[in-house]
Amino acid sequence: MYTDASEVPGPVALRLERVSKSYRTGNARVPALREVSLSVPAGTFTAVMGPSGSGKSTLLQCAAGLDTPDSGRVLLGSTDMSRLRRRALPAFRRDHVGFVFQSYNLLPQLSVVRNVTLPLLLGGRSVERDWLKYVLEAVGLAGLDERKPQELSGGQQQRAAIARALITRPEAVFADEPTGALDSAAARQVLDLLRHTVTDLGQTVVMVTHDPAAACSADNVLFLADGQLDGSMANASVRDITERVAYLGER
Ligand SMILES: Nc1ncnc2c1ncn2[C@@H]1O[C@H](COP(=O)(O)OP(=O)(O)OP(=O)(O)O)[C@@H](O)[C@H]1O
Repeated sequence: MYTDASEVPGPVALRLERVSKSYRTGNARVPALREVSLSVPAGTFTAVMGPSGSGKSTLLQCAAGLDTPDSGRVLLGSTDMSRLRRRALPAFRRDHVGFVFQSYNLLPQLSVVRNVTLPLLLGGRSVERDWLKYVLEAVGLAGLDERKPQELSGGQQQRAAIARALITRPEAVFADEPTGALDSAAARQVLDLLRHTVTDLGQTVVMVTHDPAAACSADNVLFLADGQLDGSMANASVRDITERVAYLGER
């Protein structure tokens, strides 16, 4: 794991610098992230693991600009998102960030192709036909593009959501438990697809998961415990990850 961007050999896609975030519940503040610093090299696949409540989703939301840290900086490519005005953030996110949710979040009234191209439409950008065709083929949905989401399996819906995340050629794709609602065969297809976007398209992917079998598709696994980073593993096996997760926060 790189905590300092100067250690990363190539371009850096994402940088968090001493990011802290807490939530107010009643009169108390619950710390969710505590001074987290990390750098994600461009064109790599990173998994984030940790016990329930360790801050994984908060980390992903802050990294993707869906939430704002209390302190610290988040840089996506060369843009310091913490310096963007609140009103500029949604447009920046739409054009530069891909997000994949556990529950797909496709619009039921729109066909696959309209769901996939929606971020371009909303951004006033034209659809590059060749790129759209390539993306739909890459996710295995060629020929199904006029179907509505409810006419697809869960795995197909998630692959449509991944196509939607890729269509803008974002700086990074963030995925929060993307295989959490899928059976193991569909989950494997989604993980292979994410791997393919990294290896063959040079995409940067950051994925939160509870599942060591999913995490081992990643190049690097980051471990969170109690809102802080607690080490990482590169090219780890399912067994290595499972053992590490069992002892999280105990070192
Ligand atoms: N909207 C919120 N209001 C209050 N507390 C919150 C809120 N969101 C998260 N928290 C708290 O912040 C901490 C981190 O939560 P977060 O959802 O990031 O953890 P997580 O590792 O993703 O958990 P899980 O694996 O269960 O999804 C937890 O203590 C959680 O209860």
